[in-house]
Amino acid sequence: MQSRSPHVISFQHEDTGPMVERVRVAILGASGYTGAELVRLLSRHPRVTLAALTANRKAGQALAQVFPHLGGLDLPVLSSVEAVDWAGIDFVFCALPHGTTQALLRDLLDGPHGGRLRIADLSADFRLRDPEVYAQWYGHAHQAVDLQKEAVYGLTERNRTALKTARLVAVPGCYPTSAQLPLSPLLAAGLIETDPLIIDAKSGASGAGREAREGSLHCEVSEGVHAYGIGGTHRHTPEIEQELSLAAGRPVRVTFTPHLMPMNRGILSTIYVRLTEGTTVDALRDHLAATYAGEPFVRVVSASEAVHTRHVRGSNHVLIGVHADRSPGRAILVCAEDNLVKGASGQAIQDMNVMLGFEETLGLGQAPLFP
Ligand SMILES: NC(=O)C1=CN([C@@H]2O[C@H](COP(=O)(O)OP(=O)(O)OC[C@H]3O[C@@H](n4cnc5c(N)ncnc54)[C@H](OP(=O)(O)O)[C@@H]3O)[C@@H](O)[C@H]2O)C=CC1
Ligand SMILES: CC(=O)N[C@@H](CCC(=O)OP(=O)(O)O)C(=O)O
Repeated sequence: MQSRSPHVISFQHEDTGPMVERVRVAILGASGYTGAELVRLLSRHPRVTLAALTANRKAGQALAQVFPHLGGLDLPVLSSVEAVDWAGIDFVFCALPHGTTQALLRDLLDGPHGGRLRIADLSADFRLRDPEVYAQWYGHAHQAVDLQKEAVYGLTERNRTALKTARLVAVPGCYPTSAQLPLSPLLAAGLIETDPLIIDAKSGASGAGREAREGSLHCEVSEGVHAYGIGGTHRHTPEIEQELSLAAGRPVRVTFTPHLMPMNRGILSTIYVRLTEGTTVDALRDHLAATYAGEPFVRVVSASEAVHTRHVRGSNHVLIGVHADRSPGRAILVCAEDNLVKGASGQAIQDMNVMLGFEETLGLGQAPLFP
């Protein structure tokens, strides 16, 4: 167990008694945006103890020094990954930059504690199932091909059964989550054509992480919008195509264009589809509503309700709207999520809850933050 930071205010979890067994969790990359979001959400999780938090350059600091908004929590001091006492850890959230994760998790799972640990990885390292496709998009050979094949893709609503027994879960990318939740059920049911599928997605700047980069500067992001990764060059394109092809049962190609928006959080994906012969827009909405009827986090709204990033901000909720186009045979789907919650840390916790047999909504009960 790591030492605890000074000047903390301890608090009692509200909804659990002292006899409830807790899993001891390590968050690798706790000084990043998704790591901080994991801490914020897990600090209210009744079945979790935050036993280790890691950082790279910020190792040795208290998390409150790095993120003052988390200053009221009793937390371990940030350590290096190498300093974690794995004997005291049951579950790992890995929120490290993609590329840095695969060798680290391979060595961890091959090591003395590997048989016991279960892992949710938020990076892109284990999402692509084919090592050749991975090498093509990420520019190097995968360093843990066996684990890449073993990893379960963690879009919770679609892969619950496999998640229950998974040792390693690849938490989906933020844009791919907002594309798949509306599209996968419609493709699986044959209600829309596999071509064209046009995904016009807009993200807040926190999607780029906390590391200082020229493109994340205030002057570069504020008061303007730009498209990037145009023409299928964004690395989320193969992830989206891989999963939509599985849903459709045949190869799917998408036109996916991300945009950087002058906002901190949120993704809005506007998706243009063509209906299959004999399908109506109402049938699309009815099918999505039926698919997600029992889901705690996905809500299909009526045509008159706005789908707005503000209505999901800070929560694990996803909103989906279904609209008719003025051209017959076409429809427009709109999907809003918080990129740091359902697009990353919230979905990772939802996956952990399923993996460990907990109530799926534990730690994720927050209503969205508005305005
Ligand atoms: N931001 C988002 O919306 C989403 C992010 N993701 C993915 O989640 C992962 C984390 O993203 P995010 O939180 O945004 O990233 P950040 O850049 O905000 O944080 C990265 C974290 O990793 C640590 N770190 C960096 N390099 C190393 C290293 N070589 N060894 C050990 N630790 C290191 C950093 O420590 P220090 O601060 O000390 O340098 C920091 O804690 C990434 O793979 C990202 O692609 C997934 C979905 C959405
Ligand atoms: C706004 C922004 O820069 N978004 C990131 C994607 C978010 C993310 O972190 O995705 P991964 O989990 O796949 O790394 C990007 O376009 O690369």
